[in-house]
Amino acid sequence: MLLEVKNLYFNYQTDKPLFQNLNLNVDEGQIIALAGESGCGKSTLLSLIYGLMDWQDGQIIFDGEKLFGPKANLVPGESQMKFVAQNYDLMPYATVADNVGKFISNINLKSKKEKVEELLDVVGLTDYAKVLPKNLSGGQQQRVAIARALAVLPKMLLLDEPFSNLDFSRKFELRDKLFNYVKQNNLSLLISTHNLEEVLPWADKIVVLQQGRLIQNDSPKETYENPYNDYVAKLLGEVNIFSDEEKIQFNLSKKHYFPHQIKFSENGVEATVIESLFAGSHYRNKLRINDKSIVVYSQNLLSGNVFLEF
Ligand SMILES: Nc1ncnc2c1ncn2[C@@H]1O[C@H](COP(=O)(O)OP(=O)(O)OP(=O)(O)O)[C@@H](O)[C@H]1O
Repeated sequence: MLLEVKNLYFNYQTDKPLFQNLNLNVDEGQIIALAGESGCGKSTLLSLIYGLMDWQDGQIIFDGEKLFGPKANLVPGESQMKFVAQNYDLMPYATVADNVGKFISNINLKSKKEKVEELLDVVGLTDYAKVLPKNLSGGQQQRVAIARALAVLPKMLLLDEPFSNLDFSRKFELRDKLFNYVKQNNLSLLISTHNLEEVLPWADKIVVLQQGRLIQNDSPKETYENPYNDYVAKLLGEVNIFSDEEKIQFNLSKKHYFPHQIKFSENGVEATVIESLFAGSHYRNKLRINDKSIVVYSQNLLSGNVFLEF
């Protein structure tokens, strides 16, 4: 076990604890997605693990050693851990390449240069090596900070919403390269996100926080097949949620159906097509069954009435 968070208790305000008895384990080489909506406590948990704030009770154990937070550490942050927070904390008067190389030793300058080049490729910034951070977009600065954190091959990397400022095409490229780099180098990664679709293919475990409470800790497949509640289901993308009465009415085996999980059949439940819109890889259809509105994906444009199988 590389990281153990045991019975963690933390509050910003004395009357309202954010975390009570929070437990979390991360194994060596594991990628853990820390998911939840804005304000659930993701950034706070990462900051506590990195040692930027003191907690009131419980233990954080990293690599077999108990951590004590800033009250015991002169320089916050563990040397074997790197944290990329939402403020990227770059050196403003140093180039992108110098920022990325900040933590790499100068003993072998040739290997340092090669490492910086490799990391700039991982984050797609090869052409920006000589640029100053102030001339970069928010998303580009975020990528410099990620490359800098990877430079020293920490045992554990903490990333706070690392894709939040990236456009769609960049996101795909960076995700692929970043997760491959992490796996190849056997790093442990705790990555926060409010959109699980972004990390699902790579995560070993998904840990969901709701108002500071850890409500689910399962594999991506298990989480997708059995979301603990509506909140978890919604973090996984567009979803149809059925009440207990609707479950009985439509003879359903579960409460949550993602749009692609509802199939068309000759003799299922009858539904009326309200709209059918081209969405690239599929058509996104809004259908109505009695008073219930649902979303179902199809390969063809739909109209009139259809029959559904759940
Ligand atoms: N310095 C602070 N003082 C008091 N309350 C705070 C402070 N920082 C955060 N909080 C509160 O703690 C809760 C958790 O905040 P946190 O930033 O950890 O959430 P988050 O899940 O990371 O959200 P986001 O995705 O928006 O960054 C929120 O209710 C927030 O208002």
